[in-house]
Amino acid sequence: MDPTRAPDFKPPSCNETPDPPLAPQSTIPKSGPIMPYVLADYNASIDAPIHPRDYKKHSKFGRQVSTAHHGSIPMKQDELQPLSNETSSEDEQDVDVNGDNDIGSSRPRMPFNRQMSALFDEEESQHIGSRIHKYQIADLEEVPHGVVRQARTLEDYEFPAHRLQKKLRNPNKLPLVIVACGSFSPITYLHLRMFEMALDAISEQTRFEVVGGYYSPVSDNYQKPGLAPSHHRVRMCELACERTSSWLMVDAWESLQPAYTRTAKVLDHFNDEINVKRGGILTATGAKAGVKIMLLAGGDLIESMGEPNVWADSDLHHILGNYGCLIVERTGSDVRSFLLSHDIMYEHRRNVLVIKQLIYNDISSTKVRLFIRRGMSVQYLLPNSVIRYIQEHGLYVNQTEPVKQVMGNKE
Ligand SMILES: Nc1ncnc2c1ncn2[C@@H]1O[C@H](COP(=O)(O)OP(=O)(O)OP(=O)(O)O)[C@@H](O)[C@H]1O
Ligand SMILES: O=C(O)c1ccc[n+]([C@@H]2O[C@H](COP(=O)([O-])O)[C@@H](O)[C@H]2O)c1
Repeated sequence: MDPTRAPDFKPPSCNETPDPPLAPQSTIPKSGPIMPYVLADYNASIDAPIHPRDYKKHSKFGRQVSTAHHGSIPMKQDELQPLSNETSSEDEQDVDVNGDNDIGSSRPRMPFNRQMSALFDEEESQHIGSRIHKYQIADLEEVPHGVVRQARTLEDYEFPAHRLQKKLRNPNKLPLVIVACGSFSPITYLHLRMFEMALDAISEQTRFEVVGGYYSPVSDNYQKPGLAPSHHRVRMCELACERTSSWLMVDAWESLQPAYTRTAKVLDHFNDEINVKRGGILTATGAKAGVKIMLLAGGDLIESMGEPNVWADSDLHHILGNYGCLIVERTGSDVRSFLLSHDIMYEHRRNVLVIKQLIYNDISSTKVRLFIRRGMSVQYLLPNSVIRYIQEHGLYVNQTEPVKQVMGNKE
């Protein structure tokens, strides 16, 4: 169920530094807390949006007013990082046929395969097959564009940055990358919704601009029932991202590690790739800014931080203090009370943003696996491309899982 089951697992001790050691704090950009959430901590100068007039005073980015939406993710070809990975067809690069970049507009941007857009003239691209409007996200599942593939070995590994925003759009905001760690066995619409909920919460409530989002599926060394081989889980995440989203990516680095990797080290890896190797992202002035990296997790994962001998205290300080956490509430779980009662969480509470699910979604991978074993439909619980992949590879069909695991309610 968790790393404590690994044969070489040693419970974290308060006096010992876990191995491998964490990245030095000096390599992690100090972008401040996600928000002063507790009323008593409220300090307008920390959270208040900076007026463009005063911007120069507050930032090294200089003064430039952007008209872009605060939470927008770029889809214009020239704003995307070059494809660094192997792709599954000759011409895979998505183009923005809409020609706008505003994720918050009523017309979501639609990345299409260049090949496909060449097939449609301007009029045709308004209505594909006169049934699906070009702005409908559902199109992505139907368009036979390629899917960016992650390497299957560490030697061939390259950090995926093809959808990582190259430049900060709003000079009044600070750049933020969201990372979700988990099994994703298989990825479901809930896992996809988590990012959209986070995007909305960050855009509405904070001074950050989301410049990228990543899934980091855990490696096969994570001893959890129902875990499909990591290359399949990575591939399913890739299909889900490329076919249903215009901004999400999958990073295989964690899944390719020869041993279980603690989440604090996974966040260090993202910091290393984005801030140390790439120097952050460009701002309006042409200077680079450090990107805040935050862990996106459900209430159950956060509550596991309160269980003895699972997470090392030093890792929790590192994750919550140097990075930060976005917590999606689960049905019935009281994340705020947990935050209040957990000493380390409380200490770093200003770096933790609790995201309320306004439309409850409780799709569970465990139950999806059970349905597959029983030959039941999983349609509309996960993307069609993922369902097809599971069928093609016969995943989960012949598995057994302890009854307790399947019936277990995380709430
Ligand atoms: N119902 C939910 N509400 C909020 N977050 C969730 C929910 N289900 C899973 N998550 C979060 O999604 C991330 C990935 O979790 P995971 O892959 O374990 O999904 P799962 O559906 O819970 O899987 P499993 O059933 O195999 O335990 C974790 O951060 C987890 O907390
Ligand atoms: O870093 C740790 O000490 C640690 C302890 C327990 C769990 N985690 C991570 O939390 C995630 C749990 O995922 P899941 O699918 O079991 O909900 C997974 O990515 C684990 O690596 C991490």
